[in-house]
Amino acid sequence: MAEFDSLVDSLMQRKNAPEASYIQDQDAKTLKLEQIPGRGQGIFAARSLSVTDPICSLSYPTMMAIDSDLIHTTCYHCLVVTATHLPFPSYGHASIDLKTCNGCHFARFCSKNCQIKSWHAYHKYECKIFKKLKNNQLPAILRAVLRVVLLQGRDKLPADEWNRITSLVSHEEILAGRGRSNLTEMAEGIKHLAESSMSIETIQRLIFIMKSNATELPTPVQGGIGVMLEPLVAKFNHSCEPNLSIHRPQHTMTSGWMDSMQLSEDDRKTFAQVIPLRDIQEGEELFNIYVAPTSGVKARKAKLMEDYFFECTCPKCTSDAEAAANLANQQPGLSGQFEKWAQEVTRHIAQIGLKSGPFQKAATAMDKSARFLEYPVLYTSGEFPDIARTLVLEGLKGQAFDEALIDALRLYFLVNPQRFVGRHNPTNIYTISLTLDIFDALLEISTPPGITKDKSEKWLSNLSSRGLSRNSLIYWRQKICADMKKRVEGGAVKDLYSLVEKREEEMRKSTAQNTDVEGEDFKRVAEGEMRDALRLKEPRWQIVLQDSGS
Ligand SMILES: C[S@@+](CC[C@H](N)C(=O)[O-])C[C@H]1O[C@@H](n2cnc3c(N)ncnc32)[C@H](O)[C@@H]1O
Repeated sequence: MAEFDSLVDSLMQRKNAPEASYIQDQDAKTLKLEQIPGRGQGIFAARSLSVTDPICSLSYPTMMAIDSDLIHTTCYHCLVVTATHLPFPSYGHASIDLKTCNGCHFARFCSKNCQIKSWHAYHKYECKIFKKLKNNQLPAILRAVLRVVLLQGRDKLPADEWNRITSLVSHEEILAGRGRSNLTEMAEGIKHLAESSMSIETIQRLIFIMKSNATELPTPVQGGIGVMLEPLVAKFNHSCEPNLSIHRPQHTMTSGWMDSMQLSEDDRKTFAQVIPLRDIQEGEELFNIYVAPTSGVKARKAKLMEDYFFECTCPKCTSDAEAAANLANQQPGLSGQFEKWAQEVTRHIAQIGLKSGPFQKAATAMDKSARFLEYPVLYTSGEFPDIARTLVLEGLKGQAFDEALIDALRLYFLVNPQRFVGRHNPTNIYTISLTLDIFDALLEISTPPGITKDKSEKWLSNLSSRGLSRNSLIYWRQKICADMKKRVEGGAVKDLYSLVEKREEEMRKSTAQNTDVEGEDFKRVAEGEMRDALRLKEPRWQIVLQDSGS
């Protein structure tokens, strides 16, 4: 029966399928799709592209889903984020009260309008399934597939959209060659839940397509909140040194933005933008990155082979592998020591949440990383960035803003300039924005709820025992804010400009303006204090200053 269904599906597809078109008419002068030996198809620049202008806009994706653990804090339709793991109000709209769907008790909406729109567009088909599943909801990737199966079964998916999705690379010859897998069971589960006449093979193929082409569902400020399959984005090949990034503009943080009368028609249609990370010449291929840019070359290669079935030969992989081999020759025992250190911190981190002690132990162990900081190959690979980021977030959750600041600065000065290519990379911009929030809480420029004067005084005194005085914090806050401004002014993420202006205004209004942090002598003191707080030796610090444009 399944075979028959499959045959019918494929005949239907062939009958209905004109050549899938991935580039919209309005982008035809900017982008072109070409075949590349050994890489399948890829997207190229049809004209030269400036780093200051978005490459193209993307509309709301059909195939997407919010991560299960973020469903409670995200509007199911407009994806406005109402609360985050970060204590800063600017990262979420804490004032928005999400209403739970009365049918499934799973989806939540910021407004009646979002609920009605979602209901008519797709939720009426999913709602009873989610209701049945109660506390056993499907993971995001399968919910995205379920939505497409439901829409296609009811003729609600435009033929060209179905065609674009199903013409994507699926690697089914490799995946299906592995025999009956849990993916087959998942496909059977979806068929059953959706009461669909679609064949198991087609549903399984949709899962393969999702696995080979989905990207993170981004938010404007805090990383991914789920998965999405955007057909144009799926056509970008991978490089560990990408020249583009997918950016969700700030306006998509507004509740109900797709209907908002306050926004222009273009903004209402723009869900995300593809932005260049540098100037791109006509004829250059456009590359996205499929793996965490912070992972080391070995881990990147392994993941690309495991999930995407290709051997990465990009220039970054070659130069990283060379640098790792050189370091291993010069300092044979170093990477072993580094791994031991990483395991120790990770062990403490894993226990955070159970008690408060492990955070302190993890933070103390993190300080021992100072001995590796002379060797960027070590600290920009693998665990270090993830450990530092976890400590920033755990520090904020546990109100240890002094620790959080030191780790945010490690990311800002050490990891990001090496790993997040392009001065205009949104990840750098968001790290800066988070770092400035921490500065502001410490300096009482704008404090998150629950932060009292005695707490900030205690953090300031902890920081000063590390060598960082209040005046130095003010100096660095000014410098980092100016850096953010340069990045925003000179790049395509222009919509954040008003946020930078707001920060400058807050700074002007705060006590900071009365503090004299100008002059060469002061600069020297502040730089020395930061070097000591991060425990860097002078030559490394000089490189850091150069890299961060100080
Ligand atoms: C998201 S798709 C990218 C578009 C794809 N090339 C196509 O023809 O539709 C991912 C697949 O493209 C291929 N690919 C992407 N980047 C590659 C690279 N740098 N080298 C070799 N193959 C690559 C791999 O087969 C990978 O699984």
